[in-house]
Amino acid sequence: MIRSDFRQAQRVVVKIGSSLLTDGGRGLNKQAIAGWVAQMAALRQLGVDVVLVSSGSVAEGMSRLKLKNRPKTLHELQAAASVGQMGLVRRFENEFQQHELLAAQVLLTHDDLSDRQRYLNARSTLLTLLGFGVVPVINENDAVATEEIRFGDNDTLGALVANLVEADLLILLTDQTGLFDANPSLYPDAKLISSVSVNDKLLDEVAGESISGLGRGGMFTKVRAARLAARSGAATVIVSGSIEDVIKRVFQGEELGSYLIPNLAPLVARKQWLAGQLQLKGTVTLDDGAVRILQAAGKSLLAVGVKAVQGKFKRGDLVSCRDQNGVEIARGLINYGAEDAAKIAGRPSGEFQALLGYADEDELIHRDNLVLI
Ligand SMILES: Nc1ncnc2c1ncn2[C@@H]1O[C@H](COP(=O)(O)OP(=O)(O)O)[C@@H](O)[C@H]1O
Ligand SMILES: N[C@@H](CCC(=O)OP(=O)(O)O)C(=O)O
Repeated sequence: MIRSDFRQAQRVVVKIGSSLLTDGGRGLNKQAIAGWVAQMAALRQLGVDVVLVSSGSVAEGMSRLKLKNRPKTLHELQAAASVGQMGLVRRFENEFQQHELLAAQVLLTHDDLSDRQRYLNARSTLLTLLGFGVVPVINENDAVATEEIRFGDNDTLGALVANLVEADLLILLTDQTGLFDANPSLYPDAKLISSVSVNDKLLDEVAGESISGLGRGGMFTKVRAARLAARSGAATVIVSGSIEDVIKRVFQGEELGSYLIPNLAPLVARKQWLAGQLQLKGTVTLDDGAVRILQAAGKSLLAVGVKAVQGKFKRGDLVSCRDQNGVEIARGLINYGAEDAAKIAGRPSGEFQALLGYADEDELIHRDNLVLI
């Protein structure tokens, strides 16, 4: 993907870092926030889905609680984040309202994204919000996160969200022009890297830590995030949030900041990731019609084409799809647990409500979550 392809992006994740949002620790930078929201609203006008990952809860909490330094203990950090998150979402809600857009607060923990079932739930919620034209505003769920499950930083969260919603583009807004060949806060002669492959080893040498005391990860976590985002094929741009109209201009392909080029196209990347990652938890046997449709047309698997269900699996687990001779045709993440899948096997989705007492997705396995063997 070259920069001019960004214009074709259907879905963009914008991540705004603490150091930028809070204007060097002096509370939320309202004017800047209004500017970014206006640009995101302009993308929505073009029909682009926008997801915002915003840091700043701790920094805003510090300002509201009049704390001079970032708290050291986990419970103080969590308390500061809880106070600050209020200010953060209020600000975003007001700003999006100015553009007649609804925002939704989504707080996630690492657990939500590593547990398959919760991963699918988070994914469905976000996709539904996007379907309603709402802009999800995401942060880490700091109040319940503990040391082990905390995201070290929101760059990682941004990348995981980009994976989750299969974004084409992840824009990491920060306080530097982009990624430099050395930390520019320490080396004034450092040069901006305009574009580089995510796999380039050079990145491991240049990306240093944050020294601002507000943001945490520095460029190290941004590079790691770009690599993570590339696993689902997303392109990442690390760029200064202070440049005028930066989101719009990056989207239009202007050469701003640092473009970390993904090595695979989104669908290929996602399917490779799916194929490599998970343990098989069960099997569904398909009728001939379903086998044909999966193989020829790359469609989703519907319950109506399933003859039998084996194994103990939960919603979100990986199952094998076989033909009636036991030959594996595909693998995918199933939307219903084993018991419910057995109940709806062979039945059209219109009957799910009556059979199960609820109806989630129409598809048993969505085509995006399916890899042909
Ligand atoms: N090679 C580099 N190029 C640019 N900035 C770097 C580099 N290495 C380290 N940094 C540091 O990373 C900081 C940005 O990261 P961070 O403070 O975590 O911001 P954010 O809150 O936006 O996530 C910069 O201010 C800079 O001090
Ligand atoms: N979730 C917390 C911490 C996240 C954080 O500081 O991230 P970042 O600014 O991207 O390094 C917050 O909103 O303050």
